[in-house]
Amino acid sequence: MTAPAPWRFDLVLFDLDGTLVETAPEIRDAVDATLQRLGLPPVELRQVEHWIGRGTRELLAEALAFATQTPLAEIRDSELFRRALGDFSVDYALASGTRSRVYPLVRETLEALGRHGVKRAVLTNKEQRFTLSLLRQHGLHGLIDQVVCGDTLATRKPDPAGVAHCLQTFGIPADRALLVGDSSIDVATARNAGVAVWAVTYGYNMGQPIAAARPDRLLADFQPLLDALAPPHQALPPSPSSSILQ
Ligand SMILES: O=C(O)COP(=O)(O)O
Ligand SMILES: [Mg+2]
Repeated sequence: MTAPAPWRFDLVLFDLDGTLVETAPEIRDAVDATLQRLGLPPVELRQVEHWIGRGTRELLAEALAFATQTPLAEIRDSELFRRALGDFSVDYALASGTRSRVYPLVRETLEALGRHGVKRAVLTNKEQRFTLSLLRQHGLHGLIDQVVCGDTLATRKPDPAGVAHCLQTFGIPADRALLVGDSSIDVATARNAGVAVWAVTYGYNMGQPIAAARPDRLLADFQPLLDALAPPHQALPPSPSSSILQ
């Protein structure tokens, strides 16, 4: 077995939906509640999974376009969309934290990064009010050093401004930062910002295999992150022959 490459990152930026937290079930509940108020038919979980990644405003526009069979551009300008946005902010606030779950090893990895002095950021296209409540609902907010949301800056992913913002906050050069995400938007963001990118294969990528986006590394889960941070041979307790008692 080849030894893991030495850890070389001082900052890890994590995407949120589909990377840290499985959110599609409760987003679907919120979308369906809003559609129902408007007398429109519900959508399927798989459709919602394909719409995640560009922020919930865009997701809602997609859902309305689908439910009314109207072109997306027309929906964005419509009174129906304005009404739906108001309803959705209530429905998503109610659904937040009810049926989402933190993926395996996420909490352990955030804790381990913190112990090693590595800065942890969340870089998501989800709007701030929904992001902060989701992080709090799952007790993750204390494990994150900076949160940059879809409406924090003038632009969102794949624009590199969010990455640049975090690099600047911590005074860390781009070659010491890693972005971990689940979508081609995350890969494009990292490429635009000149940082390394690892991608999880379990998340949402608009229905496409993430390998096609060619991240630097594919992760089935966070174990390789933990291993790279503290290679297994370093994590073993001292053997009797190296014990300080001898
Ligand atoms: O689409 C969203 O709301 C957020 O998606 P992201 O956390 O994967 O950027
Ligand atoms: Mg994502």
